[in-house]
Amino acid sequence: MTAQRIVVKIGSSSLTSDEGGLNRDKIRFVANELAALHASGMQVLLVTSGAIAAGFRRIGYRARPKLVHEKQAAAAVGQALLMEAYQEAFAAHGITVAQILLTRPDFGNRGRSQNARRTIEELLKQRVLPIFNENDSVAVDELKFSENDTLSALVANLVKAGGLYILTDMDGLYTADPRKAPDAVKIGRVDIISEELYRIASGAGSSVGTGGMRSKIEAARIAMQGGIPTFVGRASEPGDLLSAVQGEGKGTYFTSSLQSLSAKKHWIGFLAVPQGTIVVDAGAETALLRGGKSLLPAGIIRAEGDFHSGDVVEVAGPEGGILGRGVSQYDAWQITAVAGLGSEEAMRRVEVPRVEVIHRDEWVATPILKEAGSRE
Ligand SMILES: Nc1ncnc2c1ncn2[C@@H]1O[C@H](COP(=O)(O)OP(=O)(O)O)[C@@H](O)[C@H]1O
Ligand SMILES: N[C@@H](CCC(=O)OP(=O)(O)O)C(=O)O
Repeated sequence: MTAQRIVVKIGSSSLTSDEGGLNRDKIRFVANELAALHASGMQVLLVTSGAIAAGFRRIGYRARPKLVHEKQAAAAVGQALLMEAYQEAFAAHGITVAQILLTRPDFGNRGRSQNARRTIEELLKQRVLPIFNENDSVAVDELKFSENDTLSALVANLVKAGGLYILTDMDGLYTADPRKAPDAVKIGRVDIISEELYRIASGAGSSVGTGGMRSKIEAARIAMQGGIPTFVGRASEPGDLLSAVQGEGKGTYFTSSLQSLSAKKHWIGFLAVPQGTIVVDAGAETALLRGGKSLLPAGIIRAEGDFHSGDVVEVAGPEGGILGRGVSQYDAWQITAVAGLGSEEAMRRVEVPRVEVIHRDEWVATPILKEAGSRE
């Protein structure tokens, strides 16, 4: 999966030690790997973790802090240390780097995300290498990514990258966490993100990592649905990242399943922050996922949250699984008033421009499917 524009994500576990503090050799290694691709003419964007892990010792905490304000303070110190280390490591290759700190709502706001995209395009035009992290010191807890896997998938979608490379301390996804199950088998390729995949992937393996394989699968899912193939694996020897880009990496390849979505559907499906949830019955679930239909009041069980007409909402099935996202044409209270009713009756009860609660042109399905991926 050789592409001209790629996003590489590197996790805390690959940059720092369990005791905290940056490992400069590891930073130099990452810079060398990325510089080689940059020199070949590729556009390389880096999403890096490590601010909290880099900062907590310097600030005086003995272990990675758990309280929000302590994490935010550690990140404020660590982010500066992180960028200083990258700046030095990339300068050795004559590469200028830029820092871009984002929060989840930045992706949901069309103006802000378009602005960020324009800035990124200009940096790439000038051959600057953009380095992203979550803006940990200001991010509101409930909206935080916490791990950077999801952030990397959203950045990849934002810039329409040709590939996403999530580098970690494990050489791919296994049938179980190899730290706990030594006879686990590596999965070389995944075509469909299944419920089973989520089951075999557990949380972080080290005390500095946060998301574990679960958040990497979620990131791969977001990227795949944006049409972006994703690699999850390890780069520990010189040339490993190049091998990964050439399709021969030490890791798991997630193929892309979707054709490129329109800009509007892309925003609905991956960038907008949902303002609530509409829970639908089994009939509506089938109509949305397999029938290519719009969502009508008859199939709705209830609305959750205080959203308004024009907001993006998640749609959940009767058992709670998220089916996708769409733009609601109704306020939440209007849905409450018409849930389960036939279309004519619904139109009598509330004043809405058209009966569809979510029109199929403003709907993006993102279900977790039941089929399993292929094994190596
Ligand atoms: N099924 C699995 N296959 C491989 N690794 C797994 C699996 N389940 C959990 N893990 C754990 O996920 C860890 C990587 O995630 P994490 O610690 O969050 O790293 P990072 O800081 O790179 O994001 C591995 O060290 C491993 O212990
Ligand atoms: N934004 C945070 C990321 C937290 C984190 O550990 O993420 P990850 O290593 O991707 O699981 C930081 O820089 O510390």
